[in-house]
Amino acid sequence: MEMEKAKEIIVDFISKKLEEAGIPGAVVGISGGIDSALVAYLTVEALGAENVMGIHMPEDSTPESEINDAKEVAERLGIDFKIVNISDILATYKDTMPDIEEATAPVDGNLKARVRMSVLYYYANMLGRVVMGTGNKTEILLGYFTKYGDGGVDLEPIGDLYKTEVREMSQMLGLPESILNKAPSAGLWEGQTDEADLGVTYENIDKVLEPILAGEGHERVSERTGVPLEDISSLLRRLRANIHKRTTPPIADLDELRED
Ligand SMILES: Nc1ncnc2c1ncn2[C@@H]1O[C@H](COP(=O)(O)OP(=O)(O)OC[C@H]2O[C@@H]([n+]3cccc(C(=O)O)c3)[C@H](O)[C@@H]2O)[C@@H](O)[C@H]1O
Ligand SMILES: Nc1ncnc2c1ncn2[C@@H]1O[C@H](COP(=O)(O)OP(=O)(O)OP(=O)(O)O)[C@@H](O)[C@H]1O
Ligand SMILES: [Mg+2]
Repeated sequence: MEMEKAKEIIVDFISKKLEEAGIPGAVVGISGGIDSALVAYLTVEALGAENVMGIHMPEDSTPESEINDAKEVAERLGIDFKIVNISDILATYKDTMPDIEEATAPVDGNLKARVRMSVLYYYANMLGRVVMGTGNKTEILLGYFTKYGDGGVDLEPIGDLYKTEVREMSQMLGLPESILNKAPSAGLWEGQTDEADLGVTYENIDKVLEPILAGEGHERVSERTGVPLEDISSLLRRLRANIHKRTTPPIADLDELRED
């Protein structure tokens, strides 16, 4: 993909969508990871630094290195930056809900993502701004995000870039080395990495998703790319199981009861 051109299209998309909405500014959750760093860069280019706010939302257990990486993005871009520690909010949720069992890490993890979404919308409401999404094409296709958590956003500017292309564009823009080189992680529990969760590397995922969506047979894709057939099958299971995350909630249709 011609990355300079792709960048121009995305920057233009952000400016146009906000202009159409009559909204001048945006808030971005900046985690210290590459997707949100790239979105922050592109949003600043589209709207100007004075119209972008970065919000980092660590827990007590978040490594200092993540906070520093998030801060560095904001400093380099010259944007307003807030840190909102969500540990007490999470604890209050859990103390308040009756009859909750010992939840698994993914259940608590999804709550974290939804609390972060609520904080971003609080600032967006207060400031009259939109919430920028940071989902990439690979995550969106596989449903590897929390529904109404990090998936609860107003625009998805990098939603047509595969994860490997996110890296390419981020390198082109000169994002901080520590961000370029770290393993992608949702950061929902200690030691979590995307590639361990998904069971396949992003390089392999991105090699197979496009030809499969274009209709090439699974076996042929597997032979051509060297990605094992069982990995392809597991990705397709994810893709199918998560279609509900890419559509609006279905509405029960009562048309037959209405008179003309
Ligand atoms: N067929 C269907 N039609 C309509 N709705 C359906 C449904 N199946 C499930 N649902 C609903 O969806 C819920 C499950 O979806 P959801 O709550 O999203 O939860 P789920 O997909 O189980 O988990 C989210 C996944 O995304 C990963 N994640 C989360 C956040 C950030 C990142 C990251 O990369 O940064 C990654 C996380 O590690 C986990 O693997 C169900 O509880 C149910 O409410
Ligand atoms: N600690 C955090 N503070 C602020 N926002 C966060 C935090 N954790 C997650 N988010 C938001 O949720 C989004 C989804 O997380 P995700 O891990 O997919 O992206 P990333 O961290 O930017 O990049 P990577 O996937 O490489 O880790 C982030 O891009 C960010 O907008
Ligand atoms: Mg991350």
